Amino acid sequence: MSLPDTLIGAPLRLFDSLTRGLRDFAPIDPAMVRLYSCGPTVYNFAHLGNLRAYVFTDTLRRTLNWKGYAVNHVINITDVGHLTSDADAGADKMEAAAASTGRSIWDIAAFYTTAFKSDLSALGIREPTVWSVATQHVQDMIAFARAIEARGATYELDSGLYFDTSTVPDYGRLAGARPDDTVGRIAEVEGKRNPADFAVWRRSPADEQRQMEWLSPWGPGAPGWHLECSVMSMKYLGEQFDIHTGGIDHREIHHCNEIAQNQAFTGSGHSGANFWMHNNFLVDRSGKMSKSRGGFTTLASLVTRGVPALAYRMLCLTAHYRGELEFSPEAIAAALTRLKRIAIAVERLKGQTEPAAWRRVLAEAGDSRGASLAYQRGIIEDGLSAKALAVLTEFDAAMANDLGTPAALPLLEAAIADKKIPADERLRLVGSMDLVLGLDLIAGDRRALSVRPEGATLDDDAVEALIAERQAVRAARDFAASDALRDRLDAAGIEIMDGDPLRWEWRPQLGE
Ligand SMILES: Nc1ncnc2c1ncn2[C@@H]1O[C@H](COP(=O)(O)OP(=O)(O)OP(=O)(O)O)[C@@H](O)[C@H]1O
Ligand SMILES: [Zn+2]
Repeated sequence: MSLPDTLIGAPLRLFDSLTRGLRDFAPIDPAMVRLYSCGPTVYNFAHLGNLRAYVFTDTLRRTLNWKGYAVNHVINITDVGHLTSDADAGADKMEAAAASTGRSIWDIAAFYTTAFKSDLSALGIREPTVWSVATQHVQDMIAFARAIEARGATYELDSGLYFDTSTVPDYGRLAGARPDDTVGRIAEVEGKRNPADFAVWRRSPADEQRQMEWLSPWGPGAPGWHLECSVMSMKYLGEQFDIHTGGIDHREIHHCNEIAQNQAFTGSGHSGANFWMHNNFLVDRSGKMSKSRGGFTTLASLVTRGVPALAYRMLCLTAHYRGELEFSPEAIAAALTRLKRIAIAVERLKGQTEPAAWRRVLAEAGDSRGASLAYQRGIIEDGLSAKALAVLTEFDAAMANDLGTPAALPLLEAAIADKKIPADERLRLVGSMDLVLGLDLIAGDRRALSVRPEGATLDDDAVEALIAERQAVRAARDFAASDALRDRLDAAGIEIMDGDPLRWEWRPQLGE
């Protein structure tokens, strides 16, 4: 048996927002890729747009693992500091949520953190190595802020400690901004030296106590949002790590500010990360999906309409992460159909082969939390013919090309359908590719893709009874009665699939 311990394959090329181009990826420490992803602000449920950011990060992480790299992945939980406006104005999103619901911030944070983690799990997104919670790192943030203050990178105003963006080289390079560019910035805070200067520490107003505040050399208050990510990325991953990810909105301000702080802290021109990667937006007809805009679509709202979570993962994979992706009922329905077709074909392959030991590897791979998957891949791919291996080579090249999931999916579909490759080998190919795609194609079953919409009027037993009745009248050649039953089932949102082992399934209720 061949058990490779390194499996790099096609050189991985990733788009770096700082240089605005594709670059070959090479880890700083070959033994461990260090990856930081800006996490959710836990004041509400994540919307599908937020979740796109984590499907992207997970695809990156899985691709790195698939190629043989071990990954130390940190995702933060922002439970303090993120304001309703990027221009350092407005309330803390957490404080505002607490004020409008009458619940404590801590309750809100705990509730939405749990909801977020369960969304990730439903989407097959692997847990990071470390979840770093902002409020658990405030002392680290104060120490960091003191250090950059000592280096002369900050100044104090009544409202707190501010970062002087003129003290670092190339401020705003990530955003592609010119030095005098003040796009998106309004000097709403009186006394700022430069419009782009931002709060490192927000002092509580004298007449107001915030629910979340800490003592600091600049008075009681709370850390700025940008400070969190500089501090937690550095704490867990070092002053220079491999990849920092976030949504494209972070490219303009949040990440520029993180970079400025990192440069002030280390005294070097280095941004902190070797690659800055950003996913583009999920949009709907009226623009960027956002919590702030209201009326947003959550993963749970899809599931209650009868759409399994993995259909949304599939939708994300159909688009390149750097392109906008439009969410619509038609688009999610098409993604679900595509996923079902694949699952049906995989089910057939499973029926043609003996359950083999390699399948266990897939379950265990999910638990290996960032460890290299080279060993597991060796087991799954053991004994593959040259033709099957050629498919993997192509798949690897598609993914190595800046995570080309839209090109990789048709390779999966073609491999499943390729009768020249024996069924067992095709199933192994699916297993290997699914380490990257995360669609739960081997352990999961096609039945799991049929979800009862909350608005359904029948339960499973009632459906089974009607179907049995229909079979009985058909056997008696009473086709009129059979058609009437079929119409009744159809009106109740059930699709009958004569000749399909599943026999029937729920139709998603995606009407507006
Ligand atoms: N419509 C979207 N499409 C893709 N990614 C998004 C979208 N909206 C936010 N993100 C990303 O989701 C991640 C989590 O963001 P966070 O929880 O802080 O959301 P937020 O900024 O409060 O949301 P909103 O902008 O909806 O108010 C970030 O990486 C952010 O860039
Ligand atoms: Zn961040």
